Amino acid sequence: MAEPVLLDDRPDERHVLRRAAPHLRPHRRALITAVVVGLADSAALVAVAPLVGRATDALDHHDRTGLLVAAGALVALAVVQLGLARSGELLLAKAGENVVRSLRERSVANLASAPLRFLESHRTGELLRRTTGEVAALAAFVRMHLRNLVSATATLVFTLCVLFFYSWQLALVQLVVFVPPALLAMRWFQRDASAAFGGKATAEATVAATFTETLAVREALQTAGGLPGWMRRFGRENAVAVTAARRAVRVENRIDLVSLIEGVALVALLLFGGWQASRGDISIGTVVTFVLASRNLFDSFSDLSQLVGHVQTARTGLARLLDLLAATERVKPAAPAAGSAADLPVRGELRCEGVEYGYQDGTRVLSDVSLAFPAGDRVGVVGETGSGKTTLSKLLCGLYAPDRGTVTFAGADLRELSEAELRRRVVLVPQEVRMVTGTVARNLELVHSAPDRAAMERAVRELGLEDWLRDLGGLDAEVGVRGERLSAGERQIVGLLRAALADPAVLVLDEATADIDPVTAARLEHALDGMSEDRTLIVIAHRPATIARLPRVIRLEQGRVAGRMACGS
Ligand SMILES: Nc1ncnc2c1ncn2[C@@H]1O[C@H](COP(=O)(O)OP(=O)(O)OP(=O)(O)O)[C@@H](O)[C@H]1O
Repeated sequence: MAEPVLLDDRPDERHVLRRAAPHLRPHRRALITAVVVGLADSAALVAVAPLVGRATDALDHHDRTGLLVAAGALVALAVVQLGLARSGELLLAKAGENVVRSLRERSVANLASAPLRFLESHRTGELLRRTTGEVAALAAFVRMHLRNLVSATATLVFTLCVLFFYSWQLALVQLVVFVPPALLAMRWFQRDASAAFGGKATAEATVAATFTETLAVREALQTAGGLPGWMRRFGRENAVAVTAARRAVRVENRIDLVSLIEGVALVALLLFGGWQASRGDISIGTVVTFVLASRNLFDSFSDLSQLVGHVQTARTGLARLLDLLAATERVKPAAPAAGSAADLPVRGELRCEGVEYGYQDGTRVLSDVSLAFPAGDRVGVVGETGSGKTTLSKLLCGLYAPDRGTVTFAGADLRELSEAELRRRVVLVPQEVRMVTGTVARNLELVHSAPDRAAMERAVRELGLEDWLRDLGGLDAEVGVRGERLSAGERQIVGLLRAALADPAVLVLDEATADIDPVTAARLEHALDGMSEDRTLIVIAHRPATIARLPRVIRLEQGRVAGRMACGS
């Protein structure tokens, strides 16, 4: 069995920005402009403290001109800073939103084209959480915190430059009293942040996955009485999620210690600065500059410490999203060689040779299956439940790639055909036809040929389904949430219509096992006759009536071809 590529529960968070670089590159100009404007905004903010210091010294020395110049500069700075702050915020939000939008599009596109084996190896809720939850968390970070992150970092660096420029002794006192204890508090936070936030994200993903499955199997749970047991399981997972969330909050609270350290540092600054000023080593204005600049220092440090939690959440989300992108890139079918389908005939023989296949739990489902379906063949595949019929149908359509052996159409390996070429050759109508919420027409649009209404009406006529569609309410009839207003047989009729619109050389129909009323069954059979005039028809047959109508039948037993027989007309 080929090893399936799996998502990592706790993907590596190191160098996450470097790994995200290819996704940032297309937006680099906008990002750089936004960051430069953000830096100018911070520089303007930091310049306020020295200007107030200047004004204080001018006042102290009764220098009216100096006072007026400093006051004028302060007013000008306030106006410039207002403009910079607003445009910086807008530019950064716009650039960040564009990055998030392209990540969202990429992950959805990758998932949509991911092989079935990859999708089946993961719980739907987990994939949903990565493509919606993590992207939403990133978008929220960009909208609310990215600008603060840039401005707090820049303000911190610029303020340190100002402090050292004015008095390295005072700056040192400030740094020694404030920075080491504050860093220790931060370190304490960071030590457990990754595990706490990662644990929270994983627990939430599990709850989301189980919740999604609850909706999918609600009917079975209610009818079979499994609801209490299922709810107990959900309760356990929910409790784990709550514990993980509490732990994340406790870890986040550790950074509140920084406020206490700030107070101590300000007292130290006033005492030491006042002593130096009284000795005439520095001016009063310098002490004022320091007090104001220290506020900038503390504020930006506190902003950064508040942001650490959000940065960590965004980092975890980004790592999980990059893991999804990397995994889906790895399983992406290789692009077919140029011209590989150019010589491929429209009709041809579908053949599988020595095919083996197994799911990820290690069981071999198909062994050494070799079958040939010449163009125009009409054949049924029968076998007991679990004998591998559905698996074979997915292999014949290229939805699964065999672990060993080949499946070819007119001599071309299905793996080497593009999705569009493949769907023009082989189409599967599965046992359970998936539908989207909306109208019949909306559901028929889901084929590669992008059919218009005239094409849909033509297909309905060709399959003799006019009465059925009229009774339903026409192409604009609503089918309910994911098609729940239609019976399993009617959903298969929609599947057949889709297949007719795709116009494939080979149609593989996995007959619905759910009870189909005789009228719908007759409609399906009639429609099938309408479809299969000049194309190959392979039916995974469950109904005796269907088997009787087919000229030959292949029997599968425990994943092997156990017999071929001619029957029917
Ligand atoms: N997605 C999957 N993951 C793991 N095992 C699977 C998966 N799908 C099918 N199987 C297993 O593969 C085996 C063959 O299943 P398959 O659905 O192909 O049989 P089948 O002959 O079509 O059965 P039925 O007539 O009930 O539809 C079964 O043992 C089944 O449990």
